[in-house]
Amino acid sequence: DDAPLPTYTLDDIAAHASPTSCWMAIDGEVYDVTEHIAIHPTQPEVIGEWCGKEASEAWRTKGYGQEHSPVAHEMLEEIHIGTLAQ
Ligand code: HEM
Repeated sequence: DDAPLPTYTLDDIAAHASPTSCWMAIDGEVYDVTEHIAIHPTQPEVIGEWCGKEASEAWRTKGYGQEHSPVAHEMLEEIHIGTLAQ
């Protein structure tokens, strides 16, 4: 739907810094990654350490300089919950 998504601050995101409620800011948008941790193809810590944080660079590089695939970008769109406050 076209309803505008809510705006969140970095403090709001920091309140979701655990694997049971994991939000991330990526490129000015906010994502609820909680459900994704269990299906992410790494040890949970690789993604879990970014819960509650600004994770643009981690997302862009996977931690070793390689971009996520187009499929991964589609998955990210599905968990888009808001926009980062300026
Ligand atoms: C922000 C922190 C993240 C880090 C550091 C990270 C890192 C990684 C690493 C190391 C791999 C395995 C190696 C590889 O395939 O190249 C991987 C694969 C993958 N990740 Fe992440 N990831 C993160 C977040 C996410 C999120 C939020 C999603 C989806 C919503 C996601 C989706 C995937 C998918 C689908 C793969 C399989 C390979 C691909 O499609 O690129 N990741 N990620």
